[in-house]
Amino acid sequence: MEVIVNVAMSADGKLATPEREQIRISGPEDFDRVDAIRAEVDAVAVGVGTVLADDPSLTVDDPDRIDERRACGESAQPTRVVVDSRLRTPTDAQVLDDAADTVVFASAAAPADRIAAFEQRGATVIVRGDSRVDLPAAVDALGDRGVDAMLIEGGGELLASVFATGLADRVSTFVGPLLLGGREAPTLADGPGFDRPFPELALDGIDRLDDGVVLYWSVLKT
Ligand SMILES: NC(=O)C1=CN([C@@H]2O[C@H](COP(=O)(O)OP(=O)(O)OC[C@H]3O[C@@H](n4cnc5c(N)ncnc54)[C@H](O)[C@@H]3O)[C@@H](O)[C@H]2O)C=CC1
Ligand SMILES: Nc1nc(O)c(N)c(N[C@@H]2O[C@H](COP(=O)(O)O)[C@@H](O)[C@H]2O)n1
Repeated sequence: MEVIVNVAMSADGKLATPEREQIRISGPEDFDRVDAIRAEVDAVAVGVGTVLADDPSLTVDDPDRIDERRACGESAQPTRVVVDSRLRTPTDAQVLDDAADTVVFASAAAPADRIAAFEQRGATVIVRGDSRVDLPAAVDALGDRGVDAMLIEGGGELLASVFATGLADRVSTFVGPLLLGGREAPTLADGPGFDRPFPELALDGIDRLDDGVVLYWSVLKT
């Protein structure tokens, strides 16, 4: 399984405000770049914190890219994936609409009535892990469902676990022309901090886009 991470961050490395307010960091060129990555992968994932803060759609927007997926015999949209230990995703969230298939990973701590409510909305709920979602097991479960490549878009707590478990292969970071500030603001890797050795990256390329830059990284496997 290839795991790609993408985020937009301010020049001081923040993904949003300390209050989790979504701020436009990039612009149309970068949104189009991300739409192209979504169109290339089999699944697009976020943590429940991102669903609660942003209510993202996680779909491909460009009709030509959707047609191209269909022409290749793929589903029109990649599968949407939410990592949500206790199933806190609101049942009217966009990720549970009928625009694409959705898989929600929960832990054994998720209430049974929430599982039923999600399944009623058409989502597939898969339990992996005791109190928190076991990410390597979740990625294996996606592989069993035919997912060969996935994009993980955030937020900071989920991505910290993705890096800590060595799941990420490639990272792209758009760095935009503003400062968001705040020690409680989410970053590319929040959580408790990493055990040594720290995850290491190799810089593969740089592009100027909108009013910022995109940095392309590979994650070194030790
Ligand atoms: N600028 C950007 O590109 C993006 C920004 N964001 C921002 O990130 C913020 C949300 O980030 P966070 O609050 O950190 O939430 P998050 O989206 O990282 O979700 C974290 C939650 O996932 C669940 N989870 C279950 N198993 C887990 C595991 N093994 N490891 C980690 N989490 C696990 C937990 O309930 C945890 O609270 C929002 O403000 C959003 O706007 C999110 C995506 C992209
Ligand atoms: N805050 C912010 N600024 C940008 O410039 C971004 N590109 C993002 N990206 C994240 O992508 C999600 C949007 O998803 P949909 O287009 O609704 O599918 C959302 O979670 C943003 O946090 N964010």
